Amino acid sequence: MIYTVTLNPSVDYIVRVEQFELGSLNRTSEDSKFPGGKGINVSRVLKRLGVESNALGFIGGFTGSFVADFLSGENIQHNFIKVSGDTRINVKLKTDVETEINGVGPSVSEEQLNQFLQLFQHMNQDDIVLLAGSIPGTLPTSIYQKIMTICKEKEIKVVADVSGDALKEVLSEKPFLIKPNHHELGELFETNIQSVEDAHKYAKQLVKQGVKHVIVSMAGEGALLVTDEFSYVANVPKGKVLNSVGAGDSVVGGFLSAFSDNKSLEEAFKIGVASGSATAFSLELCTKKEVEELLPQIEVFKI
Ligand SMILES: Nc1ncnc2c1ncn2[C@@H]1O[C@H](COP(=O)(O)OP(=O)(O)OP(=O)(O)O)[C@@H](O)[C@H]1O
Ligand SMILES: O=P(O)(O)OC[C@@]1(O)O[C@H](CO)[C@@H](O)[C@@H]1O
Repeated sequence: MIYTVTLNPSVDYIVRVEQFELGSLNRTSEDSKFPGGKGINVSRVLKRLGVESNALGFIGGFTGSFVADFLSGENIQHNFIKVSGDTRINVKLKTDVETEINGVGPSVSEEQLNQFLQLFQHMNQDDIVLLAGSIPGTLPTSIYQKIMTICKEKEIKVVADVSGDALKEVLSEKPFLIKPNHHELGELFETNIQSVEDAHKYAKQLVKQGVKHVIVSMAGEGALLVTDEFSYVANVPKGKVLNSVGAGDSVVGGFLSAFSDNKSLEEAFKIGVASGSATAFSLELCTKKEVEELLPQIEVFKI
C-alpha cells in the first residue's frame, strides 16, 4: 500500500478574479473548493491513474469533514487523526498571475501525534510512505525524521516532497525518492540553479549522500531523474499553463503509480512528467486520459 502523509491538509479555495485590484472589493468570475495538501493531491492523482493509497494526517472541524468526505466520495482510503481546530483554508487566487495564501492550520497535541505515529506500526516493507508538505507549527520540526526512523526499522521506502529545513532533515535518513523543484534544490545548496547541467550536478551530490532517486522538476524547462547508476533528462510537452497548483504533486503521483505497477524507472519518470504537465494544463488535477495524451510528446535521454 502507498501511504500519503499530509500533516497539514487544506481546503484549497480557488478563485478567479478577472481585473484584480488591491484595496478594492473584487468579485470572482469563478470559484471552486478542493481538498488540498501535497500528500492528498498525490492520493487523488494515484486514484485517477488506477492505484490505491491511504491518506494519513490530521484534520479537524467543518473544513476537515469536507476533506474526508471529498476523499470518501472519490473512493480514496483515509485514516486521519481528528484535531479540535479547523483544517486550514488555502486561497489560490488566479488573476493574470497566480497568488497563493496558505493558512497556518490547527494545533496538534502530543497525544494526537502519538496516535498518528501508531499507524506506522501496522506497515511493512511492501509499503511506501510519501511525506509531503509543510509541518504544522505545533509539531516538532524533526517529525519527518522521526517517521523516517520508524520506516527505516521496518524497511519501508520513503518518498519525500518537502522543502526548506524539512528537506535538509530528511536527507540524513536517505529517502528512496525526493522531488525538489530547481529552486528548492538551489536553496538547499545556497545557490541559484539555472540550467539542467547545474541541476544535474547538485542532484548527483544528493545521490552521493545516499538519496536513491532524485527527480528535479524545472517547470517548463524539463525535468531530471538522477540515480547512482544513470541520469535521465526529459523535455516537457508544450501547452498553456492554466493551473500550477498540484503540478509538482502530480509528478510524484504519476511516478509512484508506474513504479508501484513495476514499470521501469524510465517509464515511471515519463509518466511522472506527463502527469505534472497534464495538471499544469488543466484547471484541476490530471486525469488518466490527459496523461496518456501527453505521454508520446515526452522524450527521455540519458545524460
Ligand atoms: N510551463 C510548463 N509547461 C509544461 N509543463 C509544466 C510547465 N510548468 C510546470 N509543468 C509541469 O509541472 C511539473 C512540476 O512543475 P514545477 O517544476 O514548477 O514543480 P513544483 O514547483 O513542485 O510545482 P507546484 O507548482 O505544484 O509547486 C513539471 O515537471 C512539468 O511536468
Ligand atoms: O503549505 P504547504 O503544505 O507547503 O502546501 C500546501 C499546498 O499549497 O500544496 C498543495 C499544492 O502542492 C496545495 O493543495 C496546498 O494548498
